[in-house]
Amino acid sequence: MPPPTSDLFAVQEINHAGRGVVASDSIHPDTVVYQSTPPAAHVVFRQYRQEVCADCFFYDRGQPCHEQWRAKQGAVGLEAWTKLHDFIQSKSKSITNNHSLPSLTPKPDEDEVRRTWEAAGQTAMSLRQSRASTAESETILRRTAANSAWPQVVDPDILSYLLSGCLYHNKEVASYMADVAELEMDTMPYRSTPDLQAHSNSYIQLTACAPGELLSSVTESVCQTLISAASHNSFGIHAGSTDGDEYLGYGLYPGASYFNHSCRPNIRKQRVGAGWEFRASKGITPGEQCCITYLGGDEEVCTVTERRSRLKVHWGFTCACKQCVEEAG
Ligand SMILES: C[S@@+](CC[C@H](N)C(=O)[O-])C[C@H]1O[C@@H](n2cnc3c(N)ncnc32)[C@H](O)[C@@H]1O
Repeated sequence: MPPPTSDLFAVQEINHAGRGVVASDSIHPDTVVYQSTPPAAHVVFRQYRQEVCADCFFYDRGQPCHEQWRAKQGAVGLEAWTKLHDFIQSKSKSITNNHSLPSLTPKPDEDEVRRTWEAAGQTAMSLRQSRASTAESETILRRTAANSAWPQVVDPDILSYLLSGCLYHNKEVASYMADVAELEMDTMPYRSTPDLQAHSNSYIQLTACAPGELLSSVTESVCQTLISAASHNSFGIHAGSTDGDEYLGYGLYPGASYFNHSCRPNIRKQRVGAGWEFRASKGITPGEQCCITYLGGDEEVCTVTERRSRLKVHWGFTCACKQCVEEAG
């Protein structure tokens, strides 16, 4: 799925904002402009997994879509999730919850990121070699766990996000290349040194516990792309249909990722099941950019300085929307 196209819009280059969605026709208020497919990669955080449907993300629904979910995973997917589950259970004393931890250390620099991934790549390579020489992955896991080089900290949420993306790559490599790999990447996506380590450790751990058939998709390149793409493109999965409700996880929706931010948005997004619906919140004229808000409604009460500062801190860009340009002068 390359950038989406429609009779209503085209994806085009926008001044100071990369690519964006531009109306090619008049769009009336409340028109559905775009409906996304389910995410290419996602995670429902571990503490919500019992209450949130893995297939449609409905909160408090238990497991009614379980059979649909199983059918979509296929044999390799089911084996991979079972192995990951067993691995996490066996490491229950080492579990951390990275997404809710405050960043107490500064962002790592390029050199630290490069060195950390190089070391992870070497560990993963020796794991692959051991796996090729013995079919007993349990033996390998025990042996590597006993080795001090084995990363002890386990982050189930990062592991789940990466595994879902590796499974997508394995099942639909052409789509992965056309959609996930084409997204805007954040080359420095790590909030802190522990965050960097949690991600590179997860890659090593997946290399150790994924089924053999999946190993061609559990690569450094696939994992790094999934991590870099999530930073600038993922959408929060909330308990209700909008951003205000409880934060349950996040997902990468490549087709939906071309909507830029505006502090005066003309599109509102709403989660419908596992996908998103984008509707015009006002009339849009041909040539006008279709934008959502990344500030969840706070753009209505914040000053231009506050808005720009929040977007810079959380998203890493200086807002170039019409409203900010007009207000900032
Ligand atoms: C979800 S992506 C949107 C699509 C992106 N423009 C692209 O080319 O793939 C978010 C990124 O778009 C850019 N962006 C979105 N809204 C913007 C704005 N109002 N001003 C400047 N850059 C913006 C930023 O680089 C941001 O990290």
